[in-house]
Amino acid sequence: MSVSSTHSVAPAAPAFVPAPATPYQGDIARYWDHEARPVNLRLGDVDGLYHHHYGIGDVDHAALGDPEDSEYEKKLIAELHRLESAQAELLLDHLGTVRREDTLLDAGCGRGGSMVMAHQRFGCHVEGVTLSAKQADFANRRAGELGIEDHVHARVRNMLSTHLETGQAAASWNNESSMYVDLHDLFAEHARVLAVGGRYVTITGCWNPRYGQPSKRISQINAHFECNIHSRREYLRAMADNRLVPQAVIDLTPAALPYWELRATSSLVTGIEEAFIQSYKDGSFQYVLIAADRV
Ligand SMILES: C[S@@+](CC[C@H](N)C(=O)[O-])C[C@H]1O[C@@H](n2cnc3c(N)ncnc32)[C@H](O)[C@@H]1O
Ligand SMILES: CC(C)=CCC/C(C)=C/COP(=O)(O)OP(=O)(O)O
Ligand SMILES: [Mg+2]
Repeated sequence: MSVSSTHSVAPAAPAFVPAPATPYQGDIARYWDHEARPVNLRLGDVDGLYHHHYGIGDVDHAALGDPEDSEYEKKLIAELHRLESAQAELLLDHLGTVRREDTLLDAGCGRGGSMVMAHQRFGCHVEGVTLSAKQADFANRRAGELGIEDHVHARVRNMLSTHLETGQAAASWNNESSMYVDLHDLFAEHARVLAVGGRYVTITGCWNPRYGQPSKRISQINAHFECNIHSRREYLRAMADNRLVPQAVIDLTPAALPYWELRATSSLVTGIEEAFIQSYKDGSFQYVLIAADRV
């Protein structure tokens, strides 16, 4: 499906755009305002859930069928999208009990795919923040098209200083968005907005302290996305300093590889595939889920 021309509702008013807190945040806002990679838009078009994160799980080769088949590329796109949605489902699995009346925070919400999934699963309110006005408009337009704009809303806000009231969120998350900020500042804000007993979840790529220091491929990924990948140790330390107590730490690296290996064979490659595949294989980079209790 396409979101461009089939609106059944009037487009939402453009989001209010506050000045970026730092020049770097201005760079990141511009980056995402201009992002339109087919690997993201064509996958999102499969069912209207637009993600900016990667996939987990085994490839369903039976569903893909014969690479010589004229429908193969379409099936490959659907399969990559299925794996990306499986990643978001796993994140939601770790949010704990969420009631319809609860409010959740998606910190760095992108085009809003995870927010829609959270609302569809729990019936709750979801507030998203992104630096990009284009992304916030996109997410709000999608929510309008789905008729869930009273429950799912994105704003142009800094995730280090959100509009949520202290203790307002029953749960909050970062889905591949924590590599753009200082982790102590980030977890201080999550600890502020989360109710005591609330749950925080992140899925992220991090460098592995067992490797020593960030590898060359991690530097490539940082340069590619203008981000700053943290170490696994930094995550755990910054959580401990901010009343976030890990309840689960899951190494998703083996589950992430099939997605990358399939993507590397597609026409939608962006050039970063080998850096992910090789750094996952050499042990310098890990894909992890961390779920923590706000105590
Ligand atoms: C890789 S995308 C992930 C999007 C989304 N979580 C998903 O899974 O589809 C990174 C997101 O982080 C957001 N971001 C980065 N730094 C931010 C900040 N300081 N405040 C708010 N959003 C931020 C970007 O605007 C972008 O939406
Ligand atoms: C795990 C790490 C280090 C993630 C960095 C953040 C990031 C850019 C995620 C994917 O976004 P995307 O879906 O827009 O990227 P792509 O175009 O490569 O699919
Ligand atoms: Mg993508």
